[in-house]
Amino acid sequence: MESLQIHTDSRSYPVFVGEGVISALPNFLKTHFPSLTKVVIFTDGNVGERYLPALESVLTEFHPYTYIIPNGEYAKTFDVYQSCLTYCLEKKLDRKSLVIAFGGGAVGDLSGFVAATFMRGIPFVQMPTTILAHDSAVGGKVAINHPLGKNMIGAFYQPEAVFYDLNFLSSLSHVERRSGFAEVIKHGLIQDEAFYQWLLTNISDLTALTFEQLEYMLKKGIQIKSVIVSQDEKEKGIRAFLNFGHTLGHAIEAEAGYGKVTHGEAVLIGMLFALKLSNKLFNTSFHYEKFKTWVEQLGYNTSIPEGLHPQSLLERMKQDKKAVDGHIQYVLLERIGKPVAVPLDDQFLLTELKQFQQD
Ligand SMILES: NC(=O)c1ccc[n+]([C@@H]2O[C@H](COP(=O)([O-])OP(=O)(O)OC[C@H]3O[C@@H](n4cnc5c(N)ncnc54)[C@H](O)[C@@H]3O)[C@@H](O)[C@H]2O)c1
Ligand SMILES: O=C(O)C(=O)C[C@@H](O)[C@H](O)[C@H](O)COP(=O)(O)O
Ligand SMILES: [Zn+2]
Repeated sequence: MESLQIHTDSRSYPVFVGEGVISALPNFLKTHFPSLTKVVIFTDGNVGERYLPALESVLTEFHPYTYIIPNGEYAKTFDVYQSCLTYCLEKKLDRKSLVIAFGGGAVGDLSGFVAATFMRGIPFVQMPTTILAHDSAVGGKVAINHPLGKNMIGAFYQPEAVFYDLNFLSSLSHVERRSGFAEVIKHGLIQDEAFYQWLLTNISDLTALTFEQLEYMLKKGIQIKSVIVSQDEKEKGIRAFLNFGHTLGHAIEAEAGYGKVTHGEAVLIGMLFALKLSNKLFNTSFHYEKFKTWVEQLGYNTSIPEGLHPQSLLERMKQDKKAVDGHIQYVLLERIGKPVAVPLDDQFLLTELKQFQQD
């Protein structure tokens, strides 16, 4: 079966993308894990009720255990993390056992962190089920949230493989389609102008994506991400570009309360703000208004949610993982496909945030 290959310093692995790729999982496990002892599937209620029978039926010979975690962002907590570890201990998993993350990015981030830390690390496989997870399942960032900041407790821990079966994506709600598509836009903006223009021209209704469009954009996003991650697995430099839109996006998620605004929708607002700053600081030729009109047509909210205050958002942004000694590093675009990370002054950001809120 055809696959994309991800190469990082710590591991290289295949990403299988397409309809029905789930059927290749048993052979993969038998070939790569001949001494496999136990398999545990972590999934959430939304995914489990729809697709767990399909996954369990291809894995019957492995007699998998299944543990259901809360839906969405509510999974990325210390309590749920601990309960997963307890489950692994109760089921007597050992170092030759394997974790399967079956769901969206929240399931993947949590399960990957469980795998990274259980007995100091056991293998795991990503089985993404959202558009967004073309991003989260690749690259090895795994984490849970802390009340003081998004993804603050985590690791870089690569999966053994990614099985991205696009059959699972048909049940995604409109809001989840929007959330995922924001990261697709991000990949175009930071790395590939032609791809961005293709999106702008061809995508006007996220509920009417053809299978071909979906497959094309997800593979393209994964390829863009893999080029960056292969050069900078642990975010010493250029990987920060994948964080475009996230400094404000994460601040919005945390300030609103995790799970209240989806990750992608918060990042989309963050990208709008970053694009506005980019135009101001680099005098770029980026058509901001055209972009804003397009994303509004796609159904995105383009302003900071009501009740969130610039000063509180600024304090959150100062906690960003890219910040150095409390100084915010912002990912901006000199032009489409040419990102740059620049230190920005707190007062400047506060003024711009206030202005952005009034636009
Ligand atoms: N590790 C990374 O590199 C990375 C990259 C991007 C985002 N993330 C993280 O990913 C998370 C967001 O990802 P997400 O939106 O995929 O996560 P999610 O797991 O929260 O899924 C979103 C919602 O869709 C539901 N769902 C999932 N698959 C479905 C399906 N096929 N049909 C119907 N409903 C389905 C889920 O139950 C959930 O309610 C955030 O926590 C974000 O921080 C991580
Ligand atoms: O893979 C990366 O690197 C990214 O930044 C991808 C982001 O889309 C993703 O949301 C990531 O989890 C953010 O990372 P963080 O280090 O800012 O928590
Ligand atoms: Zn993201």
